[in-house]
Amino acid sequence: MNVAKVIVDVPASSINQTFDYSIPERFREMLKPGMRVIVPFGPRKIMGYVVDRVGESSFNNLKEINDILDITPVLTPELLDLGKWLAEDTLSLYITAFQAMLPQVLKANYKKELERLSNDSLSEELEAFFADRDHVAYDELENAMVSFSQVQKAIQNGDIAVRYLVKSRVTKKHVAFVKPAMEPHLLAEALEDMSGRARKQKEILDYFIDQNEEIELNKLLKKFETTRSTINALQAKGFLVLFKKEIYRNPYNDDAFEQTTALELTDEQREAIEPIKQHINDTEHDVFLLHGVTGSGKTEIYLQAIQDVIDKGEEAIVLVPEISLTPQMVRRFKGRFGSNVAVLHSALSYGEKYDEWRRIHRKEVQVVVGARSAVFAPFENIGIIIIDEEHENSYKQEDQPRYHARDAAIRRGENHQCPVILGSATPTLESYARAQKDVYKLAVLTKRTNEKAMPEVDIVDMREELHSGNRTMFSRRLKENIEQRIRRGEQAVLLLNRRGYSTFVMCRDCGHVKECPHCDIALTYHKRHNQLKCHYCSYEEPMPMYCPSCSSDLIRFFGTGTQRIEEALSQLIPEARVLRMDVDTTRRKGSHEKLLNQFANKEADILLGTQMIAKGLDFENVTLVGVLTADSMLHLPDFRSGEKTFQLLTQVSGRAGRHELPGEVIVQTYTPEHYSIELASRYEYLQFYKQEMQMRKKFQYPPFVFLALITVSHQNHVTAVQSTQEIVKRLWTLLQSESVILGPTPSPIARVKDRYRYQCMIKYKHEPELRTLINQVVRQFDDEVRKNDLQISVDMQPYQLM
Ligand SMILES: Nc1ncnc2c1ncn2[C@@H]1O[C@H](COP(=O)(O)OP(=O)(O)OP(=O)(O)O)[C@@H](O)[C@H]1O
Ligand SMILES: [Zn+2]
Ligand SMILES: [Zn+2]
Repeated sequence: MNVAKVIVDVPASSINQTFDYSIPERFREMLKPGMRVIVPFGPRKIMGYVVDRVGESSFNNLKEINDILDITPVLTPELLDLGKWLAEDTLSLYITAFQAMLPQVLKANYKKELERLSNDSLSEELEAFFADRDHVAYDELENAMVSFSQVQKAIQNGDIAVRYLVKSRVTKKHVAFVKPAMEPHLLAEALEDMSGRARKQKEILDYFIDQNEEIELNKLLKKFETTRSTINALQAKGFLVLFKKEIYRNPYNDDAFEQTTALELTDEQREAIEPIKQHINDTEHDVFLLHGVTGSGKTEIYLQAIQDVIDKGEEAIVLVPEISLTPQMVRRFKGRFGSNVAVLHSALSYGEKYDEWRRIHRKEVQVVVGARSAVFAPFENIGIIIIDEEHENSYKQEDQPRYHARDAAIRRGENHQCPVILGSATPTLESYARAQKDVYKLAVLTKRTNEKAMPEVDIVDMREELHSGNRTMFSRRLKENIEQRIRRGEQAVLLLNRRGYSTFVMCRDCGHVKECPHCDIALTYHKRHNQLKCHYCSYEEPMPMYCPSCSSDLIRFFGTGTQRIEEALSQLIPEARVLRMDVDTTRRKGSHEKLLNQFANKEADILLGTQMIAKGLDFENVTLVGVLTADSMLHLPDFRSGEKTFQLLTQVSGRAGRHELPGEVIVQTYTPEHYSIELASRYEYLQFYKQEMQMRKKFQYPPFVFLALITVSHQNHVTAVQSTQEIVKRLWTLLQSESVILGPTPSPIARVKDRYRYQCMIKYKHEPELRTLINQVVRQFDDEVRKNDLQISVDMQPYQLM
């Protein structure tokens, strides 16, 4: 078994296969599938994953593996298998699938160097560039006077070469410690022999005679107000040893969480959890859809099911949307399971994430709570996988590999024969339809645990407000209610639904809208720097004084940002203390938590924010929820916009009146008659499901059909259109007659970063060979992709239709 099959780190479809390498003698014993290795590949050295060991290869003259990067495999056999499946299912490259399963720091990063091979004199520019050095970092080329063609020519002549240096980014944190080098009684003897002048040294020896154990160097220095040279002297005499110890960066202080115990379940909860416990006990797989209204105690069900899994000696994965991975959520899991929980989310530094991942890898924890990619936690005895708020779009990854965490979770649930729980107050139509067909088991919680009614929802028609002369963003009803809450010392949450609603700049004279010169999208106004920014390519320019089209000075920004609302609010209700929570105020680590704490401590009357406040928040004193613009995303070119509106309104309404005080919700809208808004205001999920299903059936959208989206982009408009046309033409000849191919059409955002984007959408019911066929068609463009910078992306489960 001296041949390794390796997936190399070259993200190109022509390289998407294993390569054989021979395993040199010195690695034969330790090398296992799932380890990262360094291998020669063409002229360079790159990182790769060993996926298998075999006896022989059908190729001669195999190259040898250069190095091994891991002592234990980073990918378990199950994850290797999952990665292969994931890549094939999503039409992604194997390498990107494996990379997606691991923390960032394990991805090797490459440095390039130019190496001088020849002593013959080079061109003047190159001589100046090398300046008597043999190696020069490739990056230096950028600022050098050498042209790339010169470099290329020198490479062709064999005068210089490009070298790839592989450097793994692993950064373990090491801290210096000190410990005694001998038994206390020997130290005591040494102490007696020591000269009286070495006072500090004597004190320290005295300390170690008492405390015969290691201590962090810094703590020791502080304790004795001394410097490192004292310790060095003691080490030189052989009394003490200095050593380095690896420590974990724990982003959470586990002692700070108040411990909780299991609550007595309500009848509904007991009925819902029973079959789940049964499956855990029997080591049996099934998918459960837990449909429970907000505040019905879904989380308590998760916690008690996980307790069973822990008692059985197995492990649990809990996925929550990034946006709701709030300190409150973490507290609930750490509160129950303490340091047995690892947390993975994007606000952690790379180092912290790596440390949490290693606690999982070493089986030091049994529970992981994390965002999407936590579904790949390297556990080997999984007893349950939970996806909270299963309807959230953030479970779908929007770049390669374009996977949905739900699919990966179910696949792992099958592998480990354990239950998978999908929880939501507003399940996706796809999941609910599966539960109706008994593909998933349905568990229902209809009541809040405190038996309190859901808060009353009031719909305010903003057109009427306008007609009666109110031009502000706040209806009279909302304003009165806010004022009343402030008087009573209660609190309010205000949601600005920002999706599809940005602050664009328009000329009031001629209607000209400022767009990004590289992307077909309106620029967004940022007040702080008085700049216009593109949210797709980061292009920026100052806010113009005059319209670039007609020179009018009536150029103004439109739309509504949280900043503007905050200003308007303080004019309207000057006594209100407002906390604003959006991407701008929560970018810094810990700021999210700080804002929530301030609100919990009643340092503000109003929490104003975007979607991120709609999830998971639970404040006793919140009795009013206001939705400023309920319909702003109803008109997006997306067949799910009605569903998303329903979900958001239901979620945000669930924030009010969760405790003793009754709650109220005010929803402002320009389309009060829309069924998504109307049914959400009455909490009629089932009715909404039925009505929306009719629409989907009529227009043939999921769950009645499956979709696949192919997007093609190129700098040249004609190339983009023609390539898409070509793809569509070939697909028509290959697919079944009931399948439909829509397009080519320009993507909803037709140009991004100076590339024109075209797309085609496949709607199908049954295409068992679809992935192979699409692959076949796309591969015919490999040459164009490589030489001509054509880009083709395939999404087998599109959510973002932009
Ligand atoms: N059996 C129970 N007895 C008493 N209180 C309970 C019980 N189960 C849950 N609770 C409490 O009820 C409240 C709501 O529960 P929880 O947050 O778990 O609901 P949820 O369905 O997850 O809500 P959401 O979907 O809104 O996040 C919490 O304060 C929780 O501690
Ligand atoms: Zn103008
Ligand atoms: Zn742009």
